[in-house]
Amino acid sequence: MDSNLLRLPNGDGLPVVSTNSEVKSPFLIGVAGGTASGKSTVCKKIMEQLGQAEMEDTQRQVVTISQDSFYRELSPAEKAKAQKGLFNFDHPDAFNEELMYETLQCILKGQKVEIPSYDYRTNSLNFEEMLIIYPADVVLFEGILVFYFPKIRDLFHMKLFVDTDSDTRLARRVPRDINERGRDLDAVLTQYMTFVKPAFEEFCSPTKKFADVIIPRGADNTVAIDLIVHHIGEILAATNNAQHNNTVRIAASSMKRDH
Ligand SMILES: Nc1ncnc2c1ncn2[C@@H]1O[C@H](COP(=O)(O)OP(=O)(O)O)[C@@H](O)[C@H]1O
Ligand SMILES: Nc1ccn([C@@H]2O[C@H](COP(=O)(O)O)[C@@H](O)[C@H]2O)c(=O)n1
Repeated sequence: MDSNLLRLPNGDGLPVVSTNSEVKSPFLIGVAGGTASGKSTVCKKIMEQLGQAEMEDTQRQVVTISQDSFYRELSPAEKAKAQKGLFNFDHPDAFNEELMYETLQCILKGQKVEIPSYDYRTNSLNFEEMLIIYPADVVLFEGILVFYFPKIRDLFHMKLFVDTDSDTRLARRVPRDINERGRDLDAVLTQYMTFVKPAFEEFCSPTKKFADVIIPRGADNTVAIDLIVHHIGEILAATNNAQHNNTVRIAASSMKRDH
């Protein structure tokens, strides 16, 4: 493990945080929206347009984190239900709210965190493939219920809601779940009608009112994405200027000391 990393004593999988003294408190952006609305695609486009996608992880000024890394671990009985498509992954109780909050707090303190990836085929967190989130200037946190929990909602500096109509979302979810998440058609449709659609209406859709910017049609909405990219670009420019001025000040004061 990286010598800069410190595992917090917790027993409940709190994030691994860095003790690095270089502090970078990021601008935190929440990206909510229904399943398959295009949250990940919008975040990917933003990263690409800002020239961040092709950069090394350690060099990125903008990073994206998925709420999926904060699904809570299931008991054996819940796992058995999940395998039959009978577990509700769209209910707020499916998430580890406390861990999500603690992790975002660490990120806002400019600390490096390690979070597990998520394996949809086994319905579980994958601690074998940890994602290292390096300190960045802008952090995008995307997921169906990122605006649901008030404590977490209050951490965001900007809130985006990806608003794609439900027919389009279902039409995208079905092939994605079959091709990428190892599901069969019957299971996808049953899960959608039993859990996904009702939970969207009860828990996700009402959080649209908290958004600062609503993005109709998701990633197809190039005008909205350009505006958001422009805004983030300004934040990055201001951060770069502040860092440059700080460096100049430190250099000037050390020159003074040397004379
Ligand atoms: N504008 C779009 N046009 C066509 N397909 C899209 C578009 N946006 C997303 N998709 C596809 O729909 C699926 C869900 O998109 P994704 O961005 O993963 O949604 P979310 O993160 O909201 O679940 C993916 O297979 C993705 O490639
Ligand atoms: N084991 C799981 C965990 C989650 N889901 C579904 O994923 C959806 C959220 O992810 P999106 O990329 O679509 O935003 C959510 O609607 C869950 O139903 C799952 O099927 N299995």
